[in-house]
Parts: sequence; C-alpha cells; structure tokens
Amino acid sequence: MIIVIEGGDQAGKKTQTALLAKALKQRKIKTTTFSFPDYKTPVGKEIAKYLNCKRKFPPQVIHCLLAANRWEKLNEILAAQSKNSIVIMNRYYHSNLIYGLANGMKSKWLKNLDDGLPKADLVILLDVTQRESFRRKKTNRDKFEKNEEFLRKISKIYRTIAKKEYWKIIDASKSKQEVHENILKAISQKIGL
Ligand SMILES: Nc1ncnc2c1ncn2[C@@H]1O[C@H](COP(=O)(O)OP(=O)(O)OP(=O)(O)O)[C@@H](O)[C@H]1O
Ligand SMILES: Cc1cn([C@H]2C[C@H](O)[C@@H](COP(=O)(O)O)O2)c(=O)[nH]c1=O
Repeated sequence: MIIVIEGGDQAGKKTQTALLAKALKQRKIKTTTFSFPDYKTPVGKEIAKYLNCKRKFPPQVIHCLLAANRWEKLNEILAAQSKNSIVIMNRYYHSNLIYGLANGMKSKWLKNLDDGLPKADLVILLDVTQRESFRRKKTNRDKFEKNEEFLRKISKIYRTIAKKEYWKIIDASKSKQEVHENILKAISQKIGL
C-alpha cells in the first residue's frame, strides 16, 4: 500500500511522515519512507540547484526532472512493495501535477511524466494556507516557496484537485498531534489499524 502525504510548503509533511512511520512501526507494521524530491540522486542535485536559484530551467524541464527523480527511485519503491511494506511518500507525483498546473503546464502532459510508477492507494492532503506557510518559515525560502502569489495558487489548486480526486483533506493548521490523529483515522478507515 502506498500512502502519500501531500501539501504546500511548510504544511507539516515531513513532521507527519515521521509521526506516521513511528506509529505504524509501533503497531509492528513494516514501513518504508520516501521523500520527493530526493536531493541525493544525480537528478535530485540538479533540482536542488534550481530551487536554490543556482540553475535556470524552463518550467517544462524542471517538471521533467522532478518526475525523473521518482523514476530514479523506482527499483527501491518496488523492492519495498515486494517486502509487503507500507510505503509512505512525503510528496509523490501529485506534487508535480499541482505545481506543474500552477506553472502553466497541462494536466495530461504532467500525468504522462509519471505514468507507470506505482500508484498511490491513499492521498492525504495537509491543507495549509499561504499565510500559515509563511508564518512557519520566514527566511531561506526556495524558488517556489518565496512567491506569495504562487503559494496562494498552490493552496487553491490542491483543494480543487483533492476534492475532484477524492483525496483525504486534513486541516494542517491544527496542532501536530491533532493532525497526526486525523491521519491515523483516515488510514484506519482505509485499512483498519
Ligand atoms: N501542525 C503544526 N503546527 C505548527 N507548526 C508545525 C506543524 N507541523 C509542522 N510544523 C512546523 O512547520 C515547519 C515545517 O514542517 P515540515 O518540515 O514538517 O513541513 P513540510 O511540509 O515537510 O515542509 P516543506 O515541504 O516545505 O519541506 C517546521 O518548523 C515544523 O516544526
Ligand atoms: C516532488 C515535487 C516537488 N515539487 C516542488 C514542491 C516544492 O516547492 C519543491 C520541493 O521542496 P521541498 O521543500 O523539498 O518539499 O518542489 C514539484 O513541483 N514537483 C514534484 O514532483
């Protein structure tokens, strides 16, 4: 099973991915976690340079690279699945759809880039406003994060797509513990914990 934790910048994805992995391990459920972008791979290093404004790419190129970064990890994802591990994704191909749409790319074009990767079984959207995102991180914001208007657009597109695609929407402005409990509830409804 693949569970995806999605959401805008500073929504709490990393925090919640760690809390979820810990909670599942405590229940003796095998768990493997991936985070995208994975900045350690060759493609990931290029993505990091782009986000830190040290490289310039047209939007088509950066969204291809962000998808390529997932293909770099395909064998590891398949290996985790073959061990019957629950796979938790801190961002997955859904991020490319949302940020790509915000950057003016077409949905079909974006979806094609990730077509063939293992599909998500449950997508959890940590719904964060641009204002809360900025409150949580005030400095060192990357290329996408520092544009207020862009982040407002991201929140809006996330909500629209989440409703259309039946993702589980969770209010990310609640406390870390409340968000965690709501995530566990959503997973229990799907698999029973
Ligand atoms: N529910 C919460 N309430 C208040 N602060 C939170 C909450 N969840 C996370 N934070 C804080 O917000 C910041 C960002 O959290 P985190 O790194 O988990 O977010 P993220 O979605 O993974 O961010 P990004 O995608 O931008 O890397 C951290 O300082 C974290 O402690
Ligand atoms: C995986 C992925 C990410 N993005 C965007 C979303 C964020 O603005 C950055 C990654 O930053 P983070 O702090 O490490 O979360 O990249 C994207 O546009 N497409 C993707 O597939």
